[in-house]
Amino acid sequence: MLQVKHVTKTFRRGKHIVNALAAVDLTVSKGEFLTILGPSGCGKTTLLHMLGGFEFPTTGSVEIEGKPIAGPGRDRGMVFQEAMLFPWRTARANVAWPLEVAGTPWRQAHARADELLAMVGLERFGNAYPGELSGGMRQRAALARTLAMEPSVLLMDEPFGALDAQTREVMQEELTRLWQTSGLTVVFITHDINEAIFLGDRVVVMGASPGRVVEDCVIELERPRSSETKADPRILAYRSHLWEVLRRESAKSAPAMAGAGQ
Ligand SMILES: Nc1ncnc2c1ncn2[C@@H]1O[C@H](COP(=O)(O)OP(=O)(O)OP(=O)(O)O)[C@@H](O)[C@H]1O
Repeated sequence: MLQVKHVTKTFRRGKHIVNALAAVDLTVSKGEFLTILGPSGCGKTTLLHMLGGFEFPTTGSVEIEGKPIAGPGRDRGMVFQEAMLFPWRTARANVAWPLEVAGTPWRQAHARADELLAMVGLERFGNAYPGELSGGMRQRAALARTLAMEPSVLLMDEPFGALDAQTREVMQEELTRLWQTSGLTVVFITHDINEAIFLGDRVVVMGASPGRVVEDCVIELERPRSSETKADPRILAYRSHLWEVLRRESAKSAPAMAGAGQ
């Protein structure tokens, strides 16, 4: 579904050249849930932005279904750490917005928005404004808005990073449920090892300076996964392995990851 082939990325910052990515190779299969871990600054967001079509490789190529990604497209939806909803629109109107922009008649767009809000557990909050919703609810609404475009790929950049631990757990379980019934391909960035293992079919670890893939670990936990999965003893083994890789990579780069995931 997605192919990253020998991708490098350099940025110019004043007189300096920043080597953000070095020869990254990555394949994501159709319907796969891939999670990406890595120390701060290793290029995770840069890579995700390339998949989204917001950044382009300096060398190498990024492809979707065999075609080079030339820019953003409706086939790829992005979800960020902050929900970024329009504060002056209700939850329903926020979710309906991309449909309205695409020319869907108002009544139809709002009816579809209600279906999507129900899908993310917000059926009773269609008339609420973002300021009246909790962080978790706002993130659900943002997810519903992205799903309104019927993407085949969901690109998620630490979408639960700003949520409290309990809400985060609920969101993880709901996302796996939603993903399982949707056939979506998901690329999900996180700093949380447990989250990466619980959600992912595969966990890719990136190393820094410059960014590259240093580990590609298949997570052989059965689906569907639920809160009970989180007590599976195999998670401990994955966790200690990935933690070791991350510790090694973090030591080579910024101290920002120190203590993360403990
Ligand atoms: N537009 C830009 N101009 C200059 N440098 C950039 C730009 N975007 C990213 N960088 C640099 O590229 C490197 C990778 O950044 P990126 O945001 O992709 O890392 P990250 O792994 O997502 O970090 P974090 O986990 O902290 O979000 C960093 O050194 C960053 O400063």
